Amino acid sequence: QDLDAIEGLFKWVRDLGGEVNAEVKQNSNGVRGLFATKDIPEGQYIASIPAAAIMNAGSLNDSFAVPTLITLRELKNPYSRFKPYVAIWPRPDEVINSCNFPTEYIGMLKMPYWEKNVNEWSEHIGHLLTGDLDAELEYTIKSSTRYVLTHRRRRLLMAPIFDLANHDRSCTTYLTPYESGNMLHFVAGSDIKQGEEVCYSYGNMRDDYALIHYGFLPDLEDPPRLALVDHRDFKPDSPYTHEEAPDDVPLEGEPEVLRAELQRLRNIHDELKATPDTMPPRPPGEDYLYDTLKELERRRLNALSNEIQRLSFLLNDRTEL
Ligand SMILES: C[S@@+](CC[C@H](N)C(=O)[O-])C[C@H]1O[C@@H](n2cnc3c(N)ncnc32)[C@H](O)[C@@H]1O
Repeated sequence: QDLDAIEGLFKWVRDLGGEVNAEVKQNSNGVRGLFATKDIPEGQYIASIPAAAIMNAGSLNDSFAVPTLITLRELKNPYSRFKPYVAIWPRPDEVINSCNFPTEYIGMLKMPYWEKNVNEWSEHIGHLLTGDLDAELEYTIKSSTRYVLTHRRRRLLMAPIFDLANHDRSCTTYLTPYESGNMLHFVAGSDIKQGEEVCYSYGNMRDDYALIHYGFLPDLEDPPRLALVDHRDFKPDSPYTHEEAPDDVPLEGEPEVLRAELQRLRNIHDELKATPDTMPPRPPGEDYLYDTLKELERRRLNALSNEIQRLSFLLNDRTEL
């Protein structure tokens, strides 16, 4: 991810009347991110982004093709007035999500729900490119890695500077509504110290969701969290929202309820263990996506074992895994 073009972006935003109290560096995980250049007390602005620097990529009521084509147009047009912004976007091979997930890795997901999702995206994007998109097959874009959604006007916006903040689930920074006025303010939800990384919570994401939608695994949590697809409240047939995401409250209840959940988790665990890799092994550190998929599998198994043990203990059932 390019650091050289950042200076041009910051100058452009400031020339348009914006204010930025942050700089861009690589964080300790080697990921490009935003860092405070001064102490920013709670409620104060990390950045104020002028409307002229924000790309309106269309409405959620439009076809999914609209935001894709608008952003592509700005990316490809040598005269785009968004050039300084477009210059810092990741290159196609620098970010992975369901839209460009390489087909040879799909089987390594070992989760039929996400495999189907990725296959559908690939088909969808293919139809968009060849011009024979089936209007019945629409999707709402929730999966892009840089959009922010405004609620009242239902616009997909691309806001520079703000979109350099990396995800942290517990992060309290927030955006002002941007319903009136000329600025989108990015605000500290609690005191931020000079030099600290400025984060933003992309939502209550679990590992599998974060990988598919943003291409990374969030920081490991303790106790480990089940993958979204493994959670008892996951509903594959209804659209997912962060607001109604399965919660982290440990299951309690009558022994029959716990026993049924224990059996359900054991089945998933055993099936996952028995599912072979669909690719030959690769040495660690050589292939980001391969390593990340194997790490996701390890995390899934670990979270499943952890919950199986907790339930077994409650039921006084010490069957070893
Ligand atoms: C809105 S951008 C954030 C800025 C991005 N790092 C950049 O340099 O353009 C979202 C992308 O940043 C990366 N990212 C965000 N949060 C991350 C995290 N906690 N760990 C690793 N990568 C992260 C992922 O590639 C994700 O798709």
